[in-house]
Amino acid sequence: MADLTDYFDRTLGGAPVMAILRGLPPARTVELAERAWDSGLGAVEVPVQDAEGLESLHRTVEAGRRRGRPVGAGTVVTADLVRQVAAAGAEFTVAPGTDPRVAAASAAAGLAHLPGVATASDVQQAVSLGLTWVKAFPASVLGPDWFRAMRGPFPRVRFVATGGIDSANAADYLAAGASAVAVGSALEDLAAVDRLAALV
Ligand SMILES: O=C[C@H](O)COP(=O)(O)O
Repeated sequence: MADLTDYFDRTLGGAPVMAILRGLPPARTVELAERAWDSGLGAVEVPVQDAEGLESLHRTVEAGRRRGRPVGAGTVVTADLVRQVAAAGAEFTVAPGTDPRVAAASAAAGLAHLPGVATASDVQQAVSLGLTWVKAFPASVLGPDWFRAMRGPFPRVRFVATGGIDSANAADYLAAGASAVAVGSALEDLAAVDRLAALV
């Protein structure tokens, strides 16, 4: 099985902004993914909450392959969904919470996994599952001080601040200790993509 321990170090470590392309028609998803890649953003996540999301994932994976860029699947909440997104060519999975079954299914499918966390207990569980990178969600509710506080007990955990992040507040979260930010709805403003790319 592939060694996935440093997957997010490689994809987000040097370019700490991930684009989340949620709930968009497939053609628009690919268009925004291309824009994110053109701007140098580190990773693209396509949530798969419905059939259209899976189709968007398929199409974005194809576009990513043409450019040698990896694509991940978001809102992966069951082991069955892990298998579907692995078949679609996703390289990593993202979940809103920490679920050992989804983590294990991702590892079995050879996919890196980013579990959602919002409490110290969640982080501790992710660490015990052998995961180093986690999605701190919803970041704008947790606030930058949450990230500062978590650095004490979890100095080796890498947090991706997600939820309510935009070009105006992203730098605050990185300064507070987030290792990367993930941006969804704010990407609809194309000028924001360029401002976020300046953080890369
Ligand atoms: O999974 C997280 C969200 O889709 C991203 O939230 P956002 O749209 O507030 O950036």
